[in-house]
Amino acid sequence: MSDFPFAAIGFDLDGTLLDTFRDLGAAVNHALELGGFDPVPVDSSKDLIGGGAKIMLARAVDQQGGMPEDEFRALYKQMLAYYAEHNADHTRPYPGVEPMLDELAEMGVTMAVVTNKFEEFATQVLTKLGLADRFVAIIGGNSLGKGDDGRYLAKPAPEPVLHAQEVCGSTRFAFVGDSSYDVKAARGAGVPIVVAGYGYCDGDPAGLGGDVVIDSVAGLIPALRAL
Ligand SMILES: O=C(O)COP(=O)(O)O
Ligand SMILES: [Mg+2]
Repeated sequence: MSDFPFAAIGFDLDGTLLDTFRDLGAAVNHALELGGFDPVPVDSSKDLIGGGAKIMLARAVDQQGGMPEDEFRALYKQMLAYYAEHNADHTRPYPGVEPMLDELAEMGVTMAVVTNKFEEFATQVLTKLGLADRFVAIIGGNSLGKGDDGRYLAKPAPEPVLHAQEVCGSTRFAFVGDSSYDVKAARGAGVPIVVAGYGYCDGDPAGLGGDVVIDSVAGLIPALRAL
């Protein structure tokens, strides 16, 4: 019997387990180019990640004056089509992710992914990287459908985190994520939240309101033990 304090862990994907910005940035730039906009410098695309692909493109388009809704929708479709073909060209797990997942698995910890990426993309990327089998569930931004307001039940809403906890079957559950969306979702679900300060944090990692900030993947298990 392991003395580890958690029986289940939920993970955000982009900026927490996987370094995805190059492929996401390329998809945004593909769409921007088709729409006649300037590309975003690839490094700055990190600042657009967190709310899912649609918000990412909307932020980039708005920075250049915006565009009518129907044209935006067409461009967004083009971005998704591009990303479907190129979602793991440059995407890789952060250093230390695989040993960390191994160690948790050896302790009998159940793991799930809760991302604002569409479920099919998250599953594809994790499958291509040989990591999909590690998780009992891969919950995407569209997995729970839309709420009464017509929006997807995605982070910062707590439902996907609560759903992950339910699938994992344990109340000894903690969440790990890199953005304010993750912190809000975890807080709403009433679960502890570790902030991956090495990811695409939308603000000072220490100011996001998590329980603890880690600056590398290697810091996660010790941080969880100390919670
Ligand atoms: O694709 C995004 O913008 C966010 O994805 P994440 O929830 O895995 O960070
Ligand atoms: Mg993230």
